[in-house]
Amino acid sequence: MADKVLIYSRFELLDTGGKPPREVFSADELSGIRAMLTAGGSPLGAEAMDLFPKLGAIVCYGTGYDGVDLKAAAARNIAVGHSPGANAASVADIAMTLMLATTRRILVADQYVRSGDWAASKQSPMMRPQAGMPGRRIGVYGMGEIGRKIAARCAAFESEVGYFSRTKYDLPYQYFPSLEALADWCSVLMIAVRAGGETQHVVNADILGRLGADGYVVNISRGSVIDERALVAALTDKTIAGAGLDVFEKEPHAPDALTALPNVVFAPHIGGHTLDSHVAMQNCVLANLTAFFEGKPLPYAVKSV
Ligand SMILES: O=CC(=O)O
Repeated sequence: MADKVLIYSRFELLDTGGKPPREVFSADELSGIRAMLTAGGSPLGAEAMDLFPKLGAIVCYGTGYDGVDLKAAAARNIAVGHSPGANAASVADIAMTLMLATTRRILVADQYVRSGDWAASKQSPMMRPQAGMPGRRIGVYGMGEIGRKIAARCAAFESEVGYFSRTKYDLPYQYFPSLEALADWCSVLMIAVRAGGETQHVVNADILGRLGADGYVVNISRGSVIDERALVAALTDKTIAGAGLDVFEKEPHAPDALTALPNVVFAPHIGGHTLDSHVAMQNCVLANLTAFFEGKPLPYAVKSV
């Protein structure tokens, strides 16, 4: 991968290959490490940080940093960096892909063509006409860079767009003061909120129930935002019509009860997986690492640290 080549050429890179560092490196090697490159969703707590006595920077590949214990990092004066906005367009595109694929039942439709059983599609309850995009009420939960790009894309599809986020912005979309109010109003809920303790399981049975029997939920944020059990129940008993999911509570795994359902479209956390967003994320990583080793503040530091 180009990122590894670039990083190897500029820095001495020790790769854990996804294993716990203690299993791969000697105490001597661990004690020499000054910066760590990680995926923001991977758990990185105080205990893990303490394996690296000289650690001065944690650089997340991607926009998320929910796995990093920011308080523990701050307590040790470890800078935390990420790639803000670098993959926003590609994540927003996956949100749209999942929404369209889910609401138009495209995977089910695809099977009718492949099997040659075209006529049967006319009888299938799964293939009954669905609401189209013009005039559809799309609720965006979270108005960061990804939320804004989703909203703009939905507006271009002639949908009505509403949003809920902690802050009300000067935007041409209807603002709702709570997630409950947004869920009562919309028929498709697009989850684009930053994950963390505050948002754990906020999309629960109550919120799903508010979307109604023609409602859909699309999640491109983190699996932790939805209560996955409540989602399985809502999809099974048809409290909602369907879901599009790029993220799961326990990646890399999606529960069997979820994958057995025909009214869900899945992706294996590939929201940011386009060439352009990889290049943009790599540039942020390299800029952060370069600045750190030059003794400068990280240009893409996580703001709340
Ligand atoms: O999951 C992807 C990211 O955090 O950017």
